Amino acid sequence: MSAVPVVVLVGPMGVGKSTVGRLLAGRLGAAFRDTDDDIVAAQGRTIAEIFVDDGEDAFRALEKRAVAEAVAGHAGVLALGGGAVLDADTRALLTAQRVVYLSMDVEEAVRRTGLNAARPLLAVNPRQQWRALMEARRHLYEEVATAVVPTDGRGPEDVARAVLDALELKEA
Ligand SMILES: Nc1ncnc2c1ncn2[C@@H]1O[C@H](COP(=O)(O)OP(=O)(O)O)[C@@H](O)[C@H]1O
Ligand SMILES: O=C(O)C1=C[C@@H](OP(=O)(O)O)[C@@H](O)[C@H](O)C1
Ligand SMILES: [Mg+2]
Repeated sequence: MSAVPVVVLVGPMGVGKSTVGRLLAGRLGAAFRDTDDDIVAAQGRTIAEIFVDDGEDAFRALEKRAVAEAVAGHAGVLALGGGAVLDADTRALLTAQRVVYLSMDVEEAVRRTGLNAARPLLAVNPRQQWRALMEARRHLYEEVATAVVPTDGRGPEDVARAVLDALELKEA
């Protein structure tokens, strides 16, 4: 049986897609799914291990499949990895979905991801890397978004509430 997500969360690394997604699902009485978790479970390896062992392109191919499966089969809240929108087919899939772009500025990004080795793309010089990633991706997040929710200076509970408000969704 097919189902579509109640909401799909996109946005840069560390903006809170996974954290807020879990909270949102709790508030909606819906299931939560995260495509990074799906990839890790299927591969039996961490994201960082996949990047190191096989390279980014291999990770993106796994991610593309994981997103397509989740968008087609998950009825709850879905968090994507920050780079999922790089793929044009994925963006096309998202046009039919309710998508929220969680945004933040660079200082907030560095505070949240800092020296977190779990995100290989920000392991070295995180401020500069984050700026470069956003130059390449900001327009892609904006392209797929039904709504944009800024997260600067807001805790995860506040952000979850703002997402519900932006989509005019009611708590369970
Ligand atoms: N609104 C927020 N305010 C402060 N810290 C946050 C917020 N949302 C998430 N975090 C923290 O930032 C880090 C990254 O969150 P995560 O949910 O993994 O982001 P993403 O899935 O977008 O990469 C975690 O340490 C998390 O606890
Ligand atoms: O932005 C990216 O390219 C990535 C974001 C990560 O997910 P989060 O956005 O959940 O951190 C993860 O998929 C991988 O490290 C690559
Ligand atoms: Mg995440």
